Amino acid sequence: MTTPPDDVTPAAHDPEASPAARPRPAAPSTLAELERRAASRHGRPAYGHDALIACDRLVRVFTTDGVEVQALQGLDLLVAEGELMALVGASGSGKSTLMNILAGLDVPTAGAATVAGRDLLTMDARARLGYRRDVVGFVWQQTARNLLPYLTAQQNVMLPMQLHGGRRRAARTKAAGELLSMLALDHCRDRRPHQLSGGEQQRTAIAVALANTPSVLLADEPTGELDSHTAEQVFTAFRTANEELGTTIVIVTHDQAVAGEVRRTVAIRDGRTSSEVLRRTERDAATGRESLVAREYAMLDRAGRLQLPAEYTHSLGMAHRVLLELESDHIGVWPDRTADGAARGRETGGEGGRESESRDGDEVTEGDS
Ligand SMILES: Nc1ncnc2c1ncn2[C@@H]1O[C@H](COP(=O)(O)OP(=O)(O)OP(=O)(O)O)[C@@H](O)[C@H]1O
Repeated sequence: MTTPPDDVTPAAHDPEASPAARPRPAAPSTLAELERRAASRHGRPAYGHDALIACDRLVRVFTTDGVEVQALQGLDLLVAEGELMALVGASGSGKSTLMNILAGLDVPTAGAATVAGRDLLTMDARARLGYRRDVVGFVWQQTARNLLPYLTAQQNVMLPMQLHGGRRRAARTKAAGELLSMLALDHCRDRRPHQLSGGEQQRTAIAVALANTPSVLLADEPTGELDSHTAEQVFTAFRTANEELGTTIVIVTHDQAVAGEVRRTVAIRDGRTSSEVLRRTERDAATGRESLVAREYAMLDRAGRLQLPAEYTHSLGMAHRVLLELESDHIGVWPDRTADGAARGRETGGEGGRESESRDGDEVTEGDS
């Protein structure tokens, strides 16, 4: 028996409504819109409805000289309002591609992405311009790319305010001064970028990015060109912006020190979010002492796919096929112990065969596989 598709509208089953009488909904333009409609019919909130940034099965394919590169391969990511988080991943994993999409500089090939309620796939050129000016701020790795060389720090911060319009000069001067003060840059106010250190330039760039009070501040390797002490000062500026202004901040970084300072670090692997480290303060019940505890989680995507860490699968010789078992409070994942599976495990240099033998008789029996 075939079950009806679960997104059939109630009107389609209403015997009283003639086809002509039924209201015809406008054709949905995006996958996100289709899903939102389907979810609203079921009374369920749409995926990521309460997140400030919601990426849903995001795909970005680049084609160069007829060769396709899948930079993002169905990436899911939710970021809540007010978060300060880091994105990490090997070179080529898709971090910058994601940041360019979130910054409104690039458009995904497929999937859905919304930031502060703006749909990044359907924005027209005018909306995209407004989005880049008012909704997101951006700090690049190359210090020279963030600031105009012939303007002072204060003038650099005032420029986006001027382009946005609406504030008189005196108000812009005051607001720029306050931002520079907040980031401990009072002494830099009348200096041009070449008169600032690398760290001061990046902190000024943060002030520029915050000029129009964006919902989201994106930074791609903002401390990449700095020594560790200066990088620490720049990170402090991000933290200040997050705590004082409540700005949501996403930082791409290779810097372990930066990644270790935020509460949430998301790792991207092969164009998908693969794991997350969450840090939180826990209090020891006996001593009352507080400590920061970091836990690593694997990401389960909406289709139920899980990326197992390569070091885990290699050490157990897991390849191609694994055995799953549902327990009352967890799911067991075991190496494939069938004859060809064990042979494959040995080919890949893992311990799969021996590991599964050692489990004989307790967790997995012959009849299970
Ligand atoms: N404009 C482009 N045209 C063709 N391929 C591209 C383009 N931009 C990125 N890519 C490819 O997409 C993949 C992801 O690149 P991306 O720059 O997003 O990675 P990344 O994680 O930021 O790397 P890195 O840490 O080195 O900056 C890479 O294989 C890259 O070569």
